[in-house]
Amino acid sequence: MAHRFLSPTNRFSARFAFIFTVSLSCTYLCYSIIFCRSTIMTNQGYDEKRCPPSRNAGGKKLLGKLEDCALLDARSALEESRDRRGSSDVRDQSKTPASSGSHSTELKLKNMSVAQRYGNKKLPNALIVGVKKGGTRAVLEFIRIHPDVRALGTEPHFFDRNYDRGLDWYRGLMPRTLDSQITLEKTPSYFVTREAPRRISSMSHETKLIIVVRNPVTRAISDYTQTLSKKPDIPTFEELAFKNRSLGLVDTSWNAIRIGMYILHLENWLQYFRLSQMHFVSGERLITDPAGEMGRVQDFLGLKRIITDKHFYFNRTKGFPCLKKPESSSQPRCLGKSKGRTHVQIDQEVIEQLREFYRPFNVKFYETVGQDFRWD
Ligand SMILES: Nc1ncnc2c1ncn2[C@@H]1O[C@H](COP(=O)(O)OS(=O)(=O)O)[C@@H](OP(=O)(O)O)[C@H]1O
Repeated sequence: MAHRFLSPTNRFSARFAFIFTVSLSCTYLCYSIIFCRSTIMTNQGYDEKRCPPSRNAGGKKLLGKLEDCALLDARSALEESRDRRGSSDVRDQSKTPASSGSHSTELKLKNMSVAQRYGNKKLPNALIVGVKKGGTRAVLEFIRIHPDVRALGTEPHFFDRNYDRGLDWYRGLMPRTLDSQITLEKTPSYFVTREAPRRISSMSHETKLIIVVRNPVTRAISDYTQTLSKKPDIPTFEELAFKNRSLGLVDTSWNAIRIGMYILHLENWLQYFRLSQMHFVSGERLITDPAGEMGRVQDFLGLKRIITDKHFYFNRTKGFPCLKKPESSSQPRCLGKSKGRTHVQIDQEVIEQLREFYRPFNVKFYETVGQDFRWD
């Protein structure tokens, strides 16, 4: 109606203004779509490059984090060292003796940054394969202060849960190392995984294996204590450990019991590896004499003995040996709260029954490895 009252000139102007507005809006819309899409695509490409999507997203708490992807590349050596210091849960520095080992710490930091710049990601030459609750974290944290060792901080579970991801994925998780350095990871469940020895030997026949063993009865209680802390409603230790307690019938299908039958698992490993490729760390001596045990670990790995008693102090609050603070930090380095916790109280009679049960397995184990761990 309105345009009937407009002059032809005005009508032309109004039409022109309308067409101009519409084309301007269209141009803006197209520009927004193209720009926005390219931004999203760029980000996706970048993320994919940095971090392949996890197949087990959500399922594997550790793999879902940093080490799941190649971000390890970007994680600086210094940050890694800071992370480890941050895992310390003991702050009573008054009981920490004067710092030592500063030379090796400096050397370590220097080697780490050189490795970060010039090193390559390599498949591990050594693995801490077990046993669960044996003291594997302590061995890893202690050995990684050696300047010629680079270790993956988390458990990749490659040879048990993630084997189908392939060796390239596995290699991608590793820290960069120089040719002279050893690459190491620890996953305690490998020791009881049937396929693990075959898979590891097919990666390399020369892989060095470290096995931290501990009195199987104490190990089982430690294992149970850990499970109970996560699932408070599980049956009692006694209920799970026996099929029939009065008959002394132990339930060997319970993992906490089965893991401690070391000789059975070791026989599987001996089908693929020579005994000389394995080193057994005593979980007990690791606590009473960490420097002695770590001395033997260094010998086994062909490393110069750099980690000595100067690197440790006994932290009375923790009740365990801890690493002395590095010069650059004011924090001592103890393992986290889940390491060295108070065990569930177990009836002495139950402990005796289990000791009896394990004795023949232990004896056979001592004979095979040529060491008496004195668990009986
Ligand atoms: N220095 C030091 N500090 C703290 N804890 C130490 C240390 N050395 C050995 N241990 C013992 O390590 C036990 C935990 O073993 P793992 O690290 O192999 O556990 S896990 O399988 O990785 O969960 C842990 O077991 P629990 O005492 O039962 O908690 C410790 O006894």
